Amino acid sequence: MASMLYNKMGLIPKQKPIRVMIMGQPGVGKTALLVRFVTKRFIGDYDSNLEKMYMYQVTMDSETVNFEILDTAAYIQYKSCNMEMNMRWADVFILVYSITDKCSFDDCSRLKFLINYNKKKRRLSTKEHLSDVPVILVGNKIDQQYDRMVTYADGKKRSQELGCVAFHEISVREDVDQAYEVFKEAYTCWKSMSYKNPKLKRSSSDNGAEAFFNSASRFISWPLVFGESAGSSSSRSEDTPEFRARASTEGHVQWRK
Ligand SMILES: Nc1nc2c(ncn2[C@@H]2O[C@H](COP(=O)(O)OP(=O)(O)OP(=O)(O)O)[C@@H](O)[C@H]2O)c(=O)[nH]1
Repeated sequence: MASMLYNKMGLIPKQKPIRVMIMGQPGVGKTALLVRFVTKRFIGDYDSNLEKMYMYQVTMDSETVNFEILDTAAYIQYKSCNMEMNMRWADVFILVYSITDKCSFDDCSRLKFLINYNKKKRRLSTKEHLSDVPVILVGNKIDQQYDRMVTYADGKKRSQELGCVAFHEISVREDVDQAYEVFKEAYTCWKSMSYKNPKLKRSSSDNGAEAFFNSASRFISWPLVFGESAGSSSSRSEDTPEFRARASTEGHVQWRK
């Protein structure tokens, strides 16, 4: 009843966004994954020197979900002093490696360690457990079977060893649904985490991270807002004309200046 009234007045309460951070070595397909999710398109090449922040609204399980997705530029991951802030900002992490690149696979262990380390302060203050940090391990490029260096079994085993909440093998190039499922999983984890701990609030240190993130992002990235009208997943790209103007299957994505 209250929501109907809100709707009539045009005052729809804003859903709390789910904040997702995508990490992984250069060239594993981080940008390709999120662009696939947002636009359904596979775009060949991207500017890898940009750290990009996306806001995207989508319907999942008949619910409106607001994603805020940070696509970390690999070179910034290793140099940036704000990496710690970015990690504290995120609710869910997607760790990507390429099944054709053993180094990128091994590096996921280091990244998982960093995530745990940076979340530790918050966990100590809120008495949450590290196992509550949802990290999804994703092996990309399974269309390149002949160049495979990491088996499915190895990926699955590593995911369990690292305490990841889920493991996916995907081809961003070949399968749009697989890309979608990764983000759906992120949403499911985030939702069950919120149910388990309904009082889960961002700690003051995380609010600090947010403030820092927002101010820093003005210099390193620009938010792009895309939306999806309620409906089937097949309409996703049709409802994002602004992005479509920027993205093509041949060209680069252009970023707002
Ligand atoms: N064969 C194949 N190539 C892919 C796939 N996903 C991405 N690529 C290619 O891999 C290359 C790197 O993709 P990006 O999305 O730029 O990778 P990234 O991890 O964002 O790289 P950085 O921005 O340097 O960190 C591009 O040439 C993509 O076209 C896939 O599923 N299969």
